[in-house]
Amino acid sequence: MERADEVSQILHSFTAGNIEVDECFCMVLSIEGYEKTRNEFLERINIFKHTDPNKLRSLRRVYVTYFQLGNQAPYSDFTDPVGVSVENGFLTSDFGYELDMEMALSNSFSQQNLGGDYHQTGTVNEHSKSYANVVDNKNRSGSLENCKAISEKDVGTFAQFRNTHLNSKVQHTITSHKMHVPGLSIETTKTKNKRKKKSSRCENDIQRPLSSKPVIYWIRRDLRLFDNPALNAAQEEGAPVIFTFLWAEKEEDPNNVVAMGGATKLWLHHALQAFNNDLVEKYGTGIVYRKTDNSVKEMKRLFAETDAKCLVINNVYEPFLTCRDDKLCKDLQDRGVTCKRFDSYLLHEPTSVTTESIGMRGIGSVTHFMEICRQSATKPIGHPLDTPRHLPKVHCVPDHNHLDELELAKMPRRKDGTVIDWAAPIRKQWDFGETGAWNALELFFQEGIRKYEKESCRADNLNTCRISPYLHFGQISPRAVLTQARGMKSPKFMRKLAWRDLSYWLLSLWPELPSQPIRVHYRDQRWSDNSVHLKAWQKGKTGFPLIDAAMRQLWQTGWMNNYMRHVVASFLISYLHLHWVEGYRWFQDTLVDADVAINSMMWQNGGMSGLDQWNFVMHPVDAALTCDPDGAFVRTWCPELARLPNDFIHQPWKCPPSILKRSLVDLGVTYPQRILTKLEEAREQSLKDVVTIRMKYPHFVDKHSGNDLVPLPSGLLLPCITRREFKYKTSNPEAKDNPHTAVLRGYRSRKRDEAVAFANQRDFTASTMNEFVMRKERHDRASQFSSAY
Ligand SMILES: Cc1cc2nc3c(=O)[nH]c(=O)nc-3n(C[C@H](O)[C@H](O)[C@H](O)COP(=O)(O)OP(=O)(O)OC[C@H]3O[C@@H](n4cnc5c(N)ncnc54)[C@H](O)[C@@H]3O)c2cc1C
Repeated sequence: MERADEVSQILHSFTAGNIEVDECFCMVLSIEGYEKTRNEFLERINIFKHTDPNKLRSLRRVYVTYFQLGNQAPYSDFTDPVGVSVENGFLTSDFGYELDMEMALSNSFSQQNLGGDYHQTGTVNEHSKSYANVVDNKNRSGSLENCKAISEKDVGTFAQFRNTHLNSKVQHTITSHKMHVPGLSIETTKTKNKRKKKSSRCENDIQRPLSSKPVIYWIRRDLRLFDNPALNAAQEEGAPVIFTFLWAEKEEDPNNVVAMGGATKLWLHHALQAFNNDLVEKYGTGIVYRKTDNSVKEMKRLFAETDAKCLVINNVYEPFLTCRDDKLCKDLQDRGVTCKRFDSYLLHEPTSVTTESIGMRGIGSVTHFMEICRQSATKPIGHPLDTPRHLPKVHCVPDHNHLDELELAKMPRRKDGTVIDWAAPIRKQWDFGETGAWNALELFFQEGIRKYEKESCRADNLNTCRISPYLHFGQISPRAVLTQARGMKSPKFMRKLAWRDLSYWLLSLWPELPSQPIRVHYRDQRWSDNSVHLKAWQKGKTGFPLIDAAMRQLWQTGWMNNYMRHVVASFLISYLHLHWVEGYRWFQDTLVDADVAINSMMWQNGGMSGLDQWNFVMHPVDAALTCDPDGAFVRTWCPELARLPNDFIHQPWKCPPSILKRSLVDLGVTYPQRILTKLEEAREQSLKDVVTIRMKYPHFVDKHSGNDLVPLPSGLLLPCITRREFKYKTSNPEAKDNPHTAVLRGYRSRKRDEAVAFANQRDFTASTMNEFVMRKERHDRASQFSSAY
């Protein structure tokens, strides 16, 4: 069928009432693409001008919202910048999560940036400087013109990184770089970076100290040379630099939220080691490690010992760490020390994003966050900074601990004294240094990104970039990633960086995010305390192969992909009814990228008490159709099931005894029996539990829209996106006539899968079509139901 015909047919379906307005728009967008839809859609829908002005208006609304035209819309009489679905003035999303993702495209960094800089976060306090300031200052003094010139070539970031970071190495050769993922092995093409001709000494380089009083660079989560504003600021001081790392374990975790679990500590140990090596190689000095109970005191002591005149740091954003840093800087300033703080961990520093602009439209997910960012007029993020070529050495290195004395990677011992080296498989998997981050990103841009938009969910293939631990420890800056990603045409990937910012924004508003529900009334939600279930989930022994494979991968490698994190989280919360905090704590301990802000945001969302309630089903068997259709992932991590045929690999309990025997599987002996059999019942129960809470606290439910009301720290109650299932019949959502419960029941069919596969081939907007297919099914089934009765 011709495209034009397809579009006419879709519009026809819309007029006939078969599809809803947002579906209609998304399908047209999917067929016509961004530009064509933008240019021609309004003209096309003019056919409704006389026949159905209401339909015309609703289509215009979606169009305006999608392209964010506001009052500049071609039809200036339309001044109502409403969301896709408007319920009593609150932006809600029929498509929920996926639509949010899709809608976010219209606000995406790439789109915003077509004509200029990315928005930059504001400053934390008077001592803070933005990236932009740093670049400006450097340009003013003329010291980094050269670097800036390079930086402005957006796509040159890889080269820029290599040239500056690796310039002391004879040759950087990635010969068949391998990602060691058991069951997966991806080889890149050979890339060579020949050493740049050794340049004559750059006039901007500062080799000799201008001042003898040292500057202290306090290293925290910024273990990188490239695009490191604090490091560049240290260079500007023209003084010897003392690289310092303080380890105050209790301080990292005052609220007992497992801020640093075993896996992240292990990562930190190796990342510090790698960073230390880089510093020694580049500047001839390594890190001064100190173990302490109180970093404010320790830092003041170090200043007294060394007579240093200046502190440079890149900010971290956990509220309790920010308070600590504020205190330290104030104390030091009172003693005449200069403190320079930089924002480089996020693209939007939390305090630069105001809550004022939320208004009464409500809050929800990343779409709203990006909108709020735009309205907060944050500053451009500027361009990545090159690595300083030279930094003056200190004559006398202060006392310090050895890295091992920090005991970050200390392994437990058995009674007989032998070491339990649980970290061995993790060490095998990862290159913990800054170069590892760039290699992972490069590999992703060569191989994975092509599949990212449509197949990032695959557990049996590595289609995501696996840079989360590097981003967490600041071994690569989000700005550098974004700069590099610009040319890659993957808005979905770039949006992910906005999710990161969102999580820190939430944490700054709700410091108790890791333990207390944002929707406060959900505090009374009923949870199970079945410790046997919890153990089975943690150890990958639930009897559900997909869940077990993912949990074992997590244990052995410290990582699992985003889709699988959703699957195992749904299982813990919605089927086992275990508290989301249990999941959060386990992830904090076992993930190498464990991040208090991101992890708690995601678990809260899964637990229904977060801002962005999950509105999809992650069925422990059905999900495999999407992420592990042939069972390769399960076979890798549950080798005891490897011989099962594809039909039974995800549900061995359905396997006939003879085949089980032939496959050497003895359920309950070689592989556990399922810990739960009545999945539907369990799922419905978890739904009821939410409804019970909403009924118990009606004053936290908006009467008009049915949305939950969330108290902001300011005391204001704001509506918050709430699943349609909960809103449909607040008192009885599991009612048979609730058209939305089909989603909750995880209904799947071959026809549907074919439809989704077809949709997936179209383009990235397929995710919304996926939702359309689901909705159509629900609609069909509702019609069948009503005709049957
Ligand atoms: C229950 C649950 C817990 C999670 N806990 C963490 C965590 O502790 N630390 C963590 O970094 N990510 C967490 N995530 C988000 C996501 O799963 C990981 O960031 C991602 O799997 C990392 O792999 P990647 O680098 O290949 O990601 P890609 O898909 O390639 O994304 C690139 C980067 O974007 C960021 N990102 C991606 N998804 C998200 C997200 N949903 N929220 C915020 N940032 C995101 C990450 O920094 C990631 O490295 C969690 C997700 C879920 C469902």
